[in-house]
Amino acid sequence: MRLKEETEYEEEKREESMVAQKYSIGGGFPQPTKAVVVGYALTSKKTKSFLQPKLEGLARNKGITFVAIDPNRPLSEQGPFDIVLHKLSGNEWRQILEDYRQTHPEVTVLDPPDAIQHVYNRQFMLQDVADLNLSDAYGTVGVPRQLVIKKDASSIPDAVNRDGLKLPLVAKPLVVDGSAKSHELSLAYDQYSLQILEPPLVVQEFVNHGGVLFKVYIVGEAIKVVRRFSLPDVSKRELSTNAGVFRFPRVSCAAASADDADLDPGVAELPPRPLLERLARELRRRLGLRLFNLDMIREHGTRDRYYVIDINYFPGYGKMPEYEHIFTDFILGLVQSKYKKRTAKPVEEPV
Ligand SMILES: O=P(O)(O)O[C@@H]1[C@@H](OP(=O)(O)O)[C@H](OP(=O)(O)O)[C@H](O)[C@H](OP(=O)(O)O)[C@H]1OP(=O)(O)O
Ligand SMILES: Nc1ncnc2c1ncn2[C@@H]1O[C@H](COP(=O)(O)OP(=O)(O)O)[C@@H](O)[C@H]1O
Ligand SMILES: [Mg+2]
Ligand SMILES: [Mg+2]
Repeated sequence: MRLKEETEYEEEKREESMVAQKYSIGGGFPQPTKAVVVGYALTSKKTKSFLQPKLEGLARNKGITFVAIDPNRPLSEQGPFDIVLHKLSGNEWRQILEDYRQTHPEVTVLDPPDAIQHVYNRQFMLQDVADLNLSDAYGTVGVPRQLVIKKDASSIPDAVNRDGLKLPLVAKPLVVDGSAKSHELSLAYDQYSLQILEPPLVVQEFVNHGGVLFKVYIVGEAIKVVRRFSLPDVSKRELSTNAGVFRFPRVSCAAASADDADLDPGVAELPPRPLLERLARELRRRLGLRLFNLDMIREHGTRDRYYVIDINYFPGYGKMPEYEHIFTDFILGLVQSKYKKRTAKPVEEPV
């Protein structure tokens, strides 16, 4: 509220300085004087890969502490938390989080359980990318054509013929549930061999991309992109001389970084930054998520035709360069914007 004799500019400056006192704004991001408490509910594998000493150390210096959440105890009895980070499976846990969000609106729960659930199903995962239909001077971003097979595997050949899907095809389990099985991929040179697979699954056109994919990590407004080795191209000759289905367990996780590899420049070139920024901004909004990554490929032989083939919630950030700086800045940014909202001037209702 403006004090007597104070101009709007002076009022703004005074409010900024109040925020600065609480968070002692120095260079870069504000340093909280009061500790920011981040509760985390993660698997032990995730805790190990995410909560590395370099993250905890930097966080401590910036006034952020990470506290483990016990999912078997009432959430309200733990904390208090400023932020809750989570990636645990199960309907029961989802309900606990939803209830907690209702009763503790002051806590930022990253991210909303319903929004996460949406990307755990490959039928819906890429829908927002398709709807976005992104096309500008920097390129186009689409998704490979796919069909969903819920029950009967014997219906696959007819469904593939009816929809005119082009060979080769990849089949992926419909639901991503964190299990190794949900990452088992099958590459088929003909539609008939897919009948040996167990639905529910999606059958997707395989897009040649020079054997390299781009992992686009998103943390709030920050974006980092790295190269990873991927499945090699399938040539026309290979397609005509081969038949059958090849299974690949956990292709993407097993894949090594391709950042230092000696690659054909046309394959190695990263997607243009403005295109990634627009894509990330739109998807953040449409998906309602702040922590995710995209697997993106560029059709081999083109300069600007991109496809998103996978979206992962709270991926392996430990593999993202400088993640400790990006993540701690993100947390401080969240706290600061929450504080600013709380101290924002109430809008006067017209009489
Ligand atoms: O295990 P990591 O650290 O490689 O992370 C996995 C991700 O790898 P990425 O960061 O994209 O290389 C991985 O990404 P991909 O699906 O392999 O592209 C998944 O996000 C996986 O989670 P979930 O098994 O689907 O629940 C992630 O597994 P969790 O760590 O969440 O169990
Ligand atoms: N449509 C596709 N075209 C080309 N390669 C693909 C396609 N879909 C998946 N792949 C390859 O298979 C890997 C695993 O598929 P992905 O959809 O990312 O599943 P996961 O969730 O298990 O990582 C990708 O990283 C990529 O190497
Ligand atoms: Mg993937
Ligand atoms: Mg995935």
